[in-house]
Amino acid sequence: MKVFVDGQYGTTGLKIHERLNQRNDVEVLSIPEEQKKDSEIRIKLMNEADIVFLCLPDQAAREALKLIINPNTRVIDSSSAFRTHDAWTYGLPELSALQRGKIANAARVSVPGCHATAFVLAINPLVQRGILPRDYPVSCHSLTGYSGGGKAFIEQYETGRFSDISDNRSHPQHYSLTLDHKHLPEMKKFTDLEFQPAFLPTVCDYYNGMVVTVPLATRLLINQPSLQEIHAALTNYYQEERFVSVIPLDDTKEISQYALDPTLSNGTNNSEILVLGNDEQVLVACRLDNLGKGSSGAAIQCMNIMLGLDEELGLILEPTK
Ligand SMILES: NC(=O)C1=CN([C@@H]2O[C@H](COP(=O)(O)OP(=O)(O)OC[C@H]3O[C@@H](n4cnc5c(N)ncnc54)[C@H](OP(=O)(O)O)[C@@H]3O)[C@@H](O)[C@H]2O)C=CC1
Ligand SMILES: CC(=O)N[C@@H](CCC(=O)OP(=O)(O)O)C(=O)O
Repeated sequence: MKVFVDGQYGTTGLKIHERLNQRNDVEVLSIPEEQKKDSEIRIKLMNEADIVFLCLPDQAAREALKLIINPNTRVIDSSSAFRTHDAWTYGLPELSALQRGKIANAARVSVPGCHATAFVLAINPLVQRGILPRDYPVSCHSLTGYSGGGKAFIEQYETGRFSDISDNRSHPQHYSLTLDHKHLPEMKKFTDLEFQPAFLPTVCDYYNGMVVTVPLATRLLINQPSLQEIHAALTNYYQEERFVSVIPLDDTKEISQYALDPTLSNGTNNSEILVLGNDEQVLVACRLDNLGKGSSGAAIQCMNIMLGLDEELGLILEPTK
């Protein structure tokens, strides 16, 4: 089984390589760094591979796709170019059993965005189980490390040039303040919500790790469920999943009194869902590693499913920082 990562020297590409290099069931085709944009070599490697990972900016991913002419080459794209495209399969197997089957048979799989992964995992079961009305005015917040912005953004952030104040990198900063973040279309489509959520991300001075939170007023939910009922519905939905766990309510008591650390899933492909708050206002939270389940981990998980392998293969890594 031959695999090629186009964009192997970028943030996501490097992580995918790191994960693939742990295993001996795939042959990883590599391109020298100085030739990473050489189309001739890329065409050769892409068409020789059984699986191509595209870890490129959106436009470069669209162009790379045109270079693949081998009908047997299957593609896993980590960009946001095709996530809501009908000809592509959304790479979130935990959406439903049907979705896992679609990924297994797909020739083109789009890896979900990191914020979108956490949001969809937290909210989709509540819509599917008839708890959250499809027309609910959902709002959502995300606290994220700065590696999610890719190489250029990481450099800007680490050199203090992210905003117009030069020495402010230790302060959390809201962004996407026009409220039109590029993950919104997939957040709406894969939760079956009628409207896009109001989504505000905040980037902080740490490398990786993310927690997405969605507050819900229980009096506006169908049949006014208690916090325990919401927790039970999520626990039941994910009971067979290896990479999504719903934290038992007893274990969230300390967090509720203190604080929610966004880095505790780092180095894993896990998503942890927490149900916090009280019977009137519930906060559904999802914590993941933006470099794990938010990108490279999800990409490898999809590859494993597409190849009919154990989903966990190559998915355990040491924390990054
Ligand atoms: N970082 C993250 O947490 C996540 C990223 N993603 C998505 O994954 C994709 C990759 O992101 P990320 O790894 O962060 O990005 P980076 O900017 O870190 O890496 C992209 C890599 O692709 C190279 N590249 C750019 N254009 C071309 C081209 N035309 N041909 C070949 N190589 C090219 C870049 O080289 P050079 O720098 O020299 O231009 C760089 O090495 C993006 O679409 C991003 O949105 C998705 C989820 C999370
Ligand atoms: C800190 C930061 O900027 N994070 C990125 C998340 C990147 C991601 O999930 O991936 P895609 O770019 O592939 O959608 C952002 O919010 O746009």
